[in-house]
Amino acid sequence: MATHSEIMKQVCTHLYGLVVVDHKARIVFVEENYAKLKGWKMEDIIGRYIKDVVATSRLPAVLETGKPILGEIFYSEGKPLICNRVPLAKDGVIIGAMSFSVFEGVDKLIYSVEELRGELNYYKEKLKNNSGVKYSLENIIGSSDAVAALRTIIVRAACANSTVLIQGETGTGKELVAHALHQESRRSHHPFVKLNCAAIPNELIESELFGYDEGAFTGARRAGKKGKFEIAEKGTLFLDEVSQLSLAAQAKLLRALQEKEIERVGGTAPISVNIRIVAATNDDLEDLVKQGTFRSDLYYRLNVIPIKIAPLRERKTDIPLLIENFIERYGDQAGLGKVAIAPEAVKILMAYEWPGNIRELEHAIERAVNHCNSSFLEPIHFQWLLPKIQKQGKFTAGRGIQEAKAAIEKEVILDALQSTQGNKKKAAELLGIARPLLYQKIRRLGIQ
Ligand SMILES: Nc1ncnc2c1ncn2[C@@H]1O[C@H](COP(=O)(O)OP(=O)(O)OP(=O)(O)O)[C@@H](O)[C@H]1O
Repeated sequence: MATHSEIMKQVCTHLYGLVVVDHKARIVFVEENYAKLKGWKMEDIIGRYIKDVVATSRLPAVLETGKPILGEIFYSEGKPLICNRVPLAKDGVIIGAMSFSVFEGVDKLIYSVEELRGELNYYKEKLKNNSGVKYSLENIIGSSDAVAALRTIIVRAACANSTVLIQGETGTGKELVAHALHQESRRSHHPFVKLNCAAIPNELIESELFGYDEGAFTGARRAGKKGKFEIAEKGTLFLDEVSQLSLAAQAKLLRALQEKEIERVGGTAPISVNIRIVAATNDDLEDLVKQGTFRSDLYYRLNVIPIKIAPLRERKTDIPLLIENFIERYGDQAGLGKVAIAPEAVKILMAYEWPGNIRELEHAIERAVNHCNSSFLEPIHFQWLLPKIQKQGKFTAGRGIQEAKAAIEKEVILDALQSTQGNKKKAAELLGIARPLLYQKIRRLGIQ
């Protein structure tokens, strides 16, 4: 007959890294082979607070909540293992906790999970390509409370069917949010259709939105053409830069939203539509309503679920994670492999106010990656930001928000025009806005 301790030894060969703590998270037991592997001497660790020995241990969390943490996958010496932590209770009182891992069978399990994950990604990608969706919730990077709240509101809004109005400065990720919203919604396997209202001349907007019937006007296609409302059937219609619609187009859009049906240009019968509208703007729509350039009834129709995205300068804690992400993306694209960044360079990026928000940060990283000859970004790669950082105090001090915003916007546009030698088409591309919108801003801001 085997003794109790011989049996327990055999048990431990199937459980890797058995560690037991008491109710104060002090170590009371560590499996012998595991201690040897870690180079721990029993007399040094028994009685010590677990976090002083294993800084990342989650046993204190298990003691605190009384809930197990199961099924986390780790790799030890290249081999996958599943780690479990469970509370130990006596008469309903937590008296300790233990953690242990299992190696056996994990390879097989991981293989199947990886296989399934691969398949899932393949179908997700396919769906994205077919439906016009480019981004999903995972593409929204950021660790700030503002981004966490944004993710929550996207998921909540995705469950509803009401119209969403996304407001935020240029480059804050409004389009990204619209895509994620569609992707999270029940409409995700139907089309996501985008219309940039600033990019379409006023006289064409009606036929773009509602389509036209045969012979509607000279040059019209013989068989007529579906508008975006019809193309987006059962899916989402994303109206970007919605503030740029003329008053006449606003009236038509309002009618379509109220009636849930459209009429093609030159058409005779109304066509009922089932779509969800997500609109976005970087203007203050309430302001435009006050100025009389945006219909208040349309504003209320659109603003059923408002989503406001904070500018990057108000959530600077997101910057390091965004940098990491963009470095990886552009490092890969440039064939540089793993690119790193010096902490002093990160400091420069944290000091700037980013009036062009995440798009501007992304371009800054892309530019730096393409200009660096090694795989290490240093302050020198962001030196061109220093005069801008010095200037930014001058722009904001003693001004109202609108005035400061206009000054910053003017500066960004002037920069874009300078770096494209005055080429407005290229400047608009660089700024990520439609050309007509750039012309409009140039006029409004009095840029020569
Ligand atoms: N939270 C984020 N995480 C990662 N990338 C982001 C995030 N927000 C924005 N981006 C990136 O920044 C760029 C600009 O985003 P997007 O086009 O969605 O902004 P926008 O607010 O719609 O801008 P605009 O008003 O000028 O059209 C895109 O390349 C997008 O992928």
